[in-house]
Amino acid sequence: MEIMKYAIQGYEDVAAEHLLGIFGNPIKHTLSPVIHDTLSDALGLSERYVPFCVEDEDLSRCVKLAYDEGVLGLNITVPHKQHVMESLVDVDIAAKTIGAVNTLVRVEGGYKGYNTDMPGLAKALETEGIALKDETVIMLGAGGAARAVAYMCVSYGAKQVYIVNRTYAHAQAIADDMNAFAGKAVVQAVASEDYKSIPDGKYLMIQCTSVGLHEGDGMPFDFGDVFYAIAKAGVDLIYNPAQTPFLKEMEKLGVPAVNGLKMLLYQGILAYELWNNLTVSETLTDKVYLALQDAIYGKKRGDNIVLIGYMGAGKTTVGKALAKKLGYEFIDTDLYIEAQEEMTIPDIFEKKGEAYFRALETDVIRKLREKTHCVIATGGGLPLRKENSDLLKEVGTVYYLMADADTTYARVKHCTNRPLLQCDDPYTKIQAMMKERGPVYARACHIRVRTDHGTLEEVMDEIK
Ligand SMILES: Nc1ncnc2c1ncn2[C@@H]1O[C@H](COP(=O)(O)OP(=O)(O)O)[C@@H](O)[C@H]1O
Ligand SMILES: O=C(O)C1=C[C@@H](OP(=O)(O)O)[C@@H](O)[C@H](O)C1
Ligand SMILES: [Mg+2]
Repeated sequence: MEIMKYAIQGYEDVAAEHLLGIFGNPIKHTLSPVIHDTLSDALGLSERYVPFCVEDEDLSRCVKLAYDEGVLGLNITVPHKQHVMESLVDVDIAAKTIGAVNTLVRVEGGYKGYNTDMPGLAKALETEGIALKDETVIMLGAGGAARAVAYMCVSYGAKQVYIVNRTYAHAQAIADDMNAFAGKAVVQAVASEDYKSIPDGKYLMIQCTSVGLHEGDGMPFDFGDVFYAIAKAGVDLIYNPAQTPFLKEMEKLGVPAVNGLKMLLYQGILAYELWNNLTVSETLTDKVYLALQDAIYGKKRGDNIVLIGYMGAGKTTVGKALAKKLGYEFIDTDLYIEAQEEMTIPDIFEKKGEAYFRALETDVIRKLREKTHCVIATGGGLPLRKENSDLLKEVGTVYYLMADADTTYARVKHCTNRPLLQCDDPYTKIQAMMKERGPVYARACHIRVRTDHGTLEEVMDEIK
């Protein structure tokens, strides 16, 4: 294939039934192959993703070549996101308004352009519990990515958006386009020297400049602590380093601080869904996210499999079966504690109290750091202590087994070995505890897996 002449070093000999890829320049450091090859491997699709280094003058020729040679889908990155539109048979309305295309999908006669950066960021924010509807937003910077961010704010119903930029005209150009699209004045450009004109309030702050990418970088604008303290949450489009000075400032303020890795993740997932006309599950999305984190920041955990989740989720049952299947040692922290104390869990709760039991759990998990090739089922309350959940993430890959309240109740209603559910109305207690613990489990895990649909075998397949 002639298009392979543009493949970067290391990818020249890639072979698969279908090719995916990315056009950009420079393109050597792209992480997109991690996203898409992880997806193809997990789904059993014969597809490979290739970075192509394409110069400006070759862009339209390469788009045509890729189409003629059957390339299934492409991402487009810097510096081609605008110009590529000239080489397409159609452009999605959102991409047109943003003025940038990052995804090409095969249609009759050529490629159609989409922008998945924008919904990717929106999805990333949603998973972090950050809503845009009726929100007041301050965007820092008006470069390439800022157009997609402004469009996202407007189309998800933000009340007011300020774009602060050194060059006022760039912010103004984005504001004009977005207000025309919205049919009202939602977006306002602010020259950086006029930052004090932004009214007092609490804002979602989105950092769209490249300041923070390099060592020694400071804050995007030198406005002082008082300015940044008006943030109620901070989002940085940068993901490497994981924590920019801007995000450090947000952490210091104690507000949610989100880097750009989930945006990278979801723009990729959405592109892959468009190319293959399928829906990527929550579990697989989590696996891709973990693969990305490992690729960028390095893998820092043991090779154990750790199962967490609410009572009755199946930690003990799935854990035992999985260990057998993989030839791993099985450890259940409840059984471990019962053996060590020579007492049952209900007896420990009754005679020594819950606090005593929780301290034992922390001791156990510390010891487990030495282990390898183990499947570890935890007791349902073990990850609730932050210290424990941090330790678990070192011990191995942490899977959060999830089942809804009805399934859980059906599974545990006749059991007498869970002291916390020996009450008059266990169903209501289950609902209340799940609501409280759910977000803790979600934060404590790497990968979410449902156990209320499908067989034990299917649940195990999801895990490895
Ligand atoms: N995937 C599953 N499908 C059907 N039943 C399950 C499944 N996982 C667990 N169970 C049943 O639910 C009950 C509680 O499971 P258990 O493994 O003790 O949960 P946990 O250790 O998370 O509290 C057991 O009776 C078990 O047989
Ligand atoms: O959720 C909890 O706080 C508990 C869960 C139980 O383990 P399972 O989740 O395996 O039932 C056991 O550790 C103890 O009864 C407390
Ligand atoms: Mg158990």
